[in-house]
Amino acid sequence: MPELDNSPTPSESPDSIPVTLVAGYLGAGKTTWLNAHLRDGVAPDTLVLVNDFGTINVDAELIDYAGERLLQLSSGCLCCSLSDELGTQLSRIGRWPEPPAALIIETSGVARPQRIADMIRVARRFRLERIVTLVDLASLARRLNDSRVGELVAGQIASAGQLSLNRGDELKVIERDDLMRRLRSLNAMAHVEHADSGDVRSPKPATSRLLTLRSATDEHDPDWQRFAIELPASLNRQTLESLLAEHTEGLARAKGFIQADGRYYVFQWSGRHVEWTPTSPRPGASQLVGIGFAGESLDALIAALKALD
Ligand SMILES: Nc1nc2c(ncn2[C@@H]2O[C@H](COP(=O)(O)OP(=O)(O)OP(=O)(O)O)[C@@H](O)[C@H]2O)c(=O)[nH]1
Repeated sequence: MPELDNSPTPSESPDSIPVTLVAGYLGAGKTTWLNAHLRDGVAPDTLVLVNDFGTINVDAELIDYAGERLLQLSSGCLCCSLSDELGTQLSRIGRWPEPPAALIIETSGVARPQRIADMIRVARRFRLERIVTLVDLASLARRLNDSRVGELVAGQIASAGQLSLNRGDELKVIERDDLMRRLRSLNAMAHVEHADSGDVRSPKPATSRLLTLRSATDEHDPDWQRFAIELPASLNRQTLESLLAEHTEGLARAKGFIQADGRYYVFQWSGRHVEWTPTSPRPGASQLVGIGFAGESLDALIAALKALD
């Protein structure tokens, strides 16, 4: 079991910039939660940093918080690759003549919040205020039982000072109760809120004790592979959905700005959930970005997507 460490960070000082980390597995609802949180109101001059897995940062475009107060981390985080860029960004932001009042970081769904928390602990001028981990209850059992990502998802949950749960309404009461027990066994201390896409409320300020974990003995990251593919404007929605449904084994998440059936959409695919949200026309070709597990199944999907015409 990892050790709990609640000691104050070395960089903590009264005027340090509080940081909120928004974590959770791919498609768990981080961007949706963040938008609701921003809509509810945050301190003026709050800076939002977004790290998405793809080469186009879909999340950054979907966040209702435009302008200079939104920064994208462009490395397309594959866990450790985030560290360098985040460290550089933090020291830059810390040197701004007018630093932000607060910082919110939306991590990518494959990130380990604890690694990012460790970076913040040693960054000058910043202090980690809380880690909010989003949990999609409807897919949680599958994720935890998946040998490729179970440990990653469990770690994201264990790191949280606050767990924001959604899609519980898709489960039977008995399933939900069982999941709540599993969550509590992973993290007995976190403040828990039940959110829903239509009713996501901002959490209470960090009343919960912030837990941090030390010692990452058995962390192992899956062999992630990302892709970005241009799709033809003649695309049919059903064609894309069927294609993805045939290759769920290797695919973890896909999303993009897509023209299909003569209209423009924000497309979201996260396992069993598919969403087409109409949007205004965008210049350029349709772009689908995805991430999955390197191997035959993902290769076959990528080949099939490239063959679409
Ligand atoms: N039913 C339901 N759907 C949700 C909820 N929150 C998010 N979704 C949907 O789940 C999908 C993924 O949501 P996002 O907020 O983009 O998830 P994310 O964690 O930011 O995804 P990545 O950054 O790509 O890992 C979208 O289709 C959302 O509309 C919720 O509370 N309830």
